[in-house]
Amino acid sequence: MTPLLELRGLTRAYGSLTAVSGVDLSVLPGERHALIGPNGAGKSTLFATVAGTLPATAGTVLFDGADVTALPEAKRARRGLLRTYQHSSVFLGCSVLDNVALAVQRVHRVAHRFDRAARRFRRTEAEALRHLESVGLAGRGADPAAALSHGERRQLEVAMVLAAEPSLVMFDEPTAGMSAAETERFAALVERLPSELTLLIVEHDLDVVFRLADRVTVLHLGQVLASGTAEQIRADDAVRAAYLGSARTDDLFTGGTP
Ligand SMILES: Nc1ncnc2c1ncn2[C@@H]1O[C@H](COP(=O)(O)OP(=O)(O)OP(=O)(O)O)[C@@H](O)[C@H]1O
Repeated sequence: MTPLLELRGLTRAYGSLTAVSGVDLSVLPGERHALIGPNGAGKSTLFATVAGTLPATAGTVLFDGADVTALPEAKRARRGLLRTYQHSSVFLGCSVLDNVALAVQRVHRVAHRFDRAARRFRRTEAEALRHLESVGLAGRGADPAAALSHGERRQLEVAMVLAAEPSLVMFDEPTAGMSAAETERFAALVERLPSELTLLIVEHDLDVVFRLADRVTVLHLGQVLASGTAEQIRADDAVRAAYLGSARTDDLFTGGTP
């Protein structure tokens, strides 16, 4: 199967510091791929370089068979490669439904151009509602986005991303700052996403990683230390060693169970 995303020798330096160095990585269509590694490993830098938020210093990003290395983030997004941000991109002054409707409109600006205004409005609203339903916020459409809890805002962001009809969604630490209950709800939501949607997730919560990911890539000092299934990664001595020094080292790979 041809990978949807392929990185070849991807490198990103900040001056004399090479934060990401020669990374090769493939993500197949429909795969749920997690990117983990100790603090400072280069996850955020790699993530931003793949999304086009940061330009690469060297190497290639291939998306859906095309070289997108030179494309800015917005152009990659138009091709179906979308990222989320750790800091919410929700318009707090708008209703929950309007936030998703705006995201729908952005995509269908061209497709719905010749519709009458009323029909366009109905179609946009129906689509926005469908996305809200798929993230478990169907009943909250009329509420102001500001009334949502932190976890619900992240659910709303997913609806907004789905509205853009992506083929690859990159989640940047999606459960950061969430309570245990919010994390559980979010993980269940990700599990329910359409199976053809490809996901690349940077995540610190390894319980979430091992629950959601088909494959896990471990970064260490800007390079790929290991890549494989959750079981392979859990059993990898080099990966354990890379996490040494972390206070949670023992429970990192056991899901917290003794
Ligand atoms: N804007 C920047 N300018 C200079 N150095 C940077 C910049 N951003 C990150 N770095 C450095 O690049 C390296 C990789 O950082 P990065 O944030 O990508 O790692 P990370 O794995 O995401 O870490 P964390 O899990 O702590 O967020 C670190 O040494 C960091 O100090």
